[in-house]
This record gives sequence, C-alpha cells and structure tokens, in this order.
Amino acid sequence: MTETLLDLRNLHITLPTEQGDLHAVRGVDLKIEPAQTLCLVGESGCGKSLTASALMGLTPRYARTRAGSYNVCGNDITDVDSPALKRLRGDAMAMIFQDPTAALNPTLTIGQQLTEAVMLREKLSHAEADTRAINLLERVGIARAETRLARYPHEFSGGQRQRVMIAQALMSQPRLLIADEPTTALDVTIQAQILVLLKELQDELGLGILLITHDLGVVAAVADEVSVMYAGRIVEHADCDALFDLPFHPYTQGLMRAIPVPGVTPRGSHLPAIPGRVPSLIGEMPGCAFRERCSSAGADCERGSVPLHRVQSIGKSERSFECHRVEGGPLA
Ligand SMILES: Nc1ncnc2c1ncn2[C@@H]1O[C@H](COP(=O)(O)OP(=O)(O)OP(=O)(O)O)[C@@H](O)[C@H]1O
Repeated sequence: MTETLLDLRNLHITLPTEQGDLHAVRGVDLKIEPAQTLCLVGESGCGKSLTASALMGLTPRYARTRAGSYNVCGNDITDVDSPALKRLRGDAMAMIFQDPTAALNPTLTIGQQLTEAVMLREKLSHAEADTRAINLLERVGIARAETRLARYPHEFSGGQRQRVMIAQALMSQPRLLIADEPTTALDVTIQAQILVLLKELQDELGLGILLITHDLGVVAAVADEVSVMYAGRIVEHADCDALFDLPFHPYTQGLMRAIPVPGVTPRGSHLPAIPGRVPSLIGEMPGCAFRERCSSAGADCERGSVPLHRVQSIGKSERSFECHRVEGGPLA
C-alpha cells in the first residue's frame, strides 16, 4: 500500500493559562509514508507531546486545537472532534507512551487489557483474541506468554510493562504508531531491544512510525526523516542522513554539537549545551523564536515571519528550514 499514512498541515494548539494564551504549537506540518519512521526532536517544552496527543485527538479538553488539514490513511479528520478520529484511534493508529502506567490499568489482567477492545471491535472470539495477544506478547519478547495473560501489570518488570504496552498498541493491527519517548525510562539495553523490535515490526507490517525523542542517538539509529521542533514550530525537516551530514538551522546545529562522539569526546567532558532556554510561548512571537540563543542572530531576526527555505538534495526528499540568516544551498 502506498497511500500516505499521515498528512497534517498547519496544526495550532493554544492553552488558556492565568498569564494569557499559551500558543504551544504554531503551525506544524507532518507527513508519514508506509514503513517510514519520522522522528520529532527538540528540547523539553517545544510542543512535541501536545502535537502527538492532537494526532490522536487527545489534547486536554480546554485546549483549542485546529488544523488546516489532517488526513490519516485516506480519512479526512481535519475536524479533530470528529467521530471518525475516535474510530481510527486504536484501529488504524495507536500510541505508546513513555510511562506504561498511563496505558495499563492496574486492576485488570494483561489478557483482559489486550483482548477486550479487539473482541468488541472486530467481533473476535475469546480464543481468537487470546491467540493474537499471545503471538504479540511473544513477538515483543515476553516469555511463556500463554501463562502470563492472567497476570496483572504489577507482576511485570518496568521493561516488560513497556513491551506489554507495545503489544497492546499493536493488537488492533494499526498502520500508524505514535510513540512518545517510548524508551526514555528504560535502561540502554532494553531501549536498544525495543527499538530493534519496532524496526522489525515495521519491516513486517509496513508500519508508519512517529517517534518523539530528545535523544539524537536514537534518531540516528532509527529515523528515515527528522523534524526538528522549536518553540511550537518545525524549524528544520530533512532526510536523516542529510540532517546529520549538514544541519542548516542554528538550533539543529546546537543540538548536534551536544552529542557525545565515542572515541572523540573525552570522558566526563562538558558538552556545549545550547545557552539559554526555550522562550515563553504565551502571546504572539514576532521574528525568530530562537534568536536570543543564536550566535548568528541580528536585528532582522526580531521582525516579521521567518523565511522558509526549501532545498532539493540529489536523490533525497526535499528538505526545509526556517531562518533569517542561513540561506542553505543545493546539496551534492
Ligand atoms: N495540559 C497543559 N496545560 C497547560 N500547558 C501545557 C499542557 N501541556 C503542555 N503544556 C505546555 O505546552 C508547552 C509544550 O509542552 P509539550 O509537553 O508538548 O512539550 P514537549 O516538547 O513534549 O516537552 P517534553 O519533552 O518535556 O515532554 C510547554 O510550555 C508546556 O508547559
């Protein structure tokens, strides 16, 4: 199937606060094709999680969420309150979270949690739903899965609960998986196993994956494309190799400088973090939101909207970035 799995244009999310309207997401575009992994990266507070929750129709009730257009697997769900979005959730698309306690109910067995929704939706028998659950639990590396369906979440370790949550998300055989920092809380060995598992499942099932992470090591390992988010906007988007070879946006360059290089970065040395903090997202924000932290910024960066540059790299998808100062240029 070659149908685009996710096509989102011009997403805005505003949250009322005592200090005024917090415009957390300011015109985000995202696109994911089958079997593609798009990584959404950026520092804490840039709007990544809110963007992910909007994709699932799960922003807080008091948030104002609107999109120019939003299409999932050929379904137009631009109206984020539409019942069609509810139907697609847990069907064509599913989400895994950083913290499995958000997804697993401590009072129900793993078997109940994995099987009940698909029995209802797909009219599967108990036996059919159990078979699918056992297969998936084994697939995610839960040994003796058959005997563990009757167990409760607290009887599993943290890494196992994370795997169970992935199995739960896959029960509906989704085409699109949204993963918000799914491995951040895990130790590096389990993190690597889960990333390998997601890759295998993707190859087998043609899953499209949106992976939210602040870890550029993870991005380098799994991303096909990368969107870099800063202060509610995608400031740079590129093919993963192109981005790591030549980051254009000063923010992306700053993120890259903070990655330790094995064998090059001395142990215990202080990596050059980007000075300053993400600005307040309350109210209007004319000019470039990164200018206070950018060594290339000038007076022009305080004004107007930030120019968008598009660059066609040979044999790769188009890349783009927003900056007053860096013009970019054709890539070899
Ligand atoms: N429910 C909420 N009510 C009010 N403000 C919120 C809410 N959720 C998020 N925000 C604010 O919106 C902005 C974006 O938050 P979001 O959680 O999407 O960022 P993030 O990039 O995912 O960060 P992190 O990596 O820490 O999760 C932040 O300023 C945050 O404080």
